[in-house]
Amino acid sequence: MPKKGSEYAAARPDAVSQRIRARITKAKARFHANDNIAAFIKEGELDELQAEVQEKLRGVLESLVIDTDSDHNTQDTARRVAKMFIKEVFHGRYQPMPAVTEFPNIERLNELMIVGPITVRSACSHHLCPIIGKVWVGIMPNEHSNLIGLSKYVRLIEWVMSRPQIQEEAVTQVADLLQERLQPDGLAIVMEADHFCMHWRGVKDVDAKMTNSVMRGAFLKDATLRREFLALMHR
Ligand SMILES: Nc1nc2c(ncn2[C@@H]2O[C@H](COP(=O)(O)OP(=O)(O)OP(=O)(O)O)[C@@H](O)[C@H]2O)c(=O)[nH]1
Repeated sequence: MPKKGSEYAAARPDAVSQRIRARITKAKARFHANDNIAAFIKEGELDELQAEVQEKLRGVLESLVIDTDSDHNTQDTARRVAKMFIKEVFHGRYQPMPAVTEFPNIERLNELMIVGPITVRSACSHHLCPIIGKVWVGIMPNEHSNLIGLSKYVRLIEWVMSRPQIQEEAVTQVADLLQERLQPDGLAIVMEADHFCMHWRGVKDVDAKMTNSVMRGAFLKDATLRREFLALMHR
C-alpha cells in the first residue's frame, strides 16, 4: 500500500510542506492539485519548499538508478525540476491571483465580445505530462458588468492553468473565476487541448484532442447567441 500524504507528515513534522499543510487543515481548506494555496504560505517559505522538493527529487533520481554524482547531465536536474514545478509550471498553486483592474461598464455595452485563441499550458494531474491548448472566451456584458483589460483574461487563465489539472475541472475553474470578476449576462468558454499523456506515452495517439465548452446565462438560453459565438470563434 502506498503511504498516504498524512503518513509522510508524521515522518517529517519539521518539513515546510507539513507546516503549510497544518495551516490548510486547520482552516479546513482544500489542497487538491488544482487548488491555490498561496494564502497559507508565509514569506520565504516558497524557497524552503523548493529546497524540500529538490531533495525529494534527488531521491527519485537515486531510485531511478541514475549516477547524478558523475553524470554531468543530471547533476543539477533535481534543482532545475524543483524550480520548474514551484516557480514556473505550477506557480498558479503557490502565487496569489494576479492583480486585475476592473472598470465599470459606463457605456453600458451589451454586445458579444470574444477573446481568443489564448494559448494555455498545463500538466495533467494523473501523469504530470503537459497539456497544451487554446481557450476562447465569449462575454455578453450588461450595464452592471465589470470590464477588464484584454491582457487580464490571459493572466487569469494562465494562473488557473499553471497547476496540475484535468481539463474538465480547469475549464470550470476558468468559468467560475471570470463569472465572479465580470458578472456578465452570459459567459462562454471553449477549451481545446492536446494531452501529452496520450501523445507521448500510453495509447500514443498524436491526433486526439479534448474539447470542452461551458455555457452560462445568455449563452445557455439563447441558441442564436451561442451559434454566433461558435461561428466567430472558429474563423
Ligand atoms: N478526463 C480526463 N482524463 C484525462 C485528462 N488528462 C489525462 N487524462 C486521462 O487520465 C487517465 C489516467 O488513467 P489511468 O488508467 O489511471 O492511468 P494509465 O493506466 O497510466 O492510463 P493510460 O494513459 O491509458 O496508460 C488516462 O486515460 C488519461 O488519458 C483530462 O484532462 N481529463
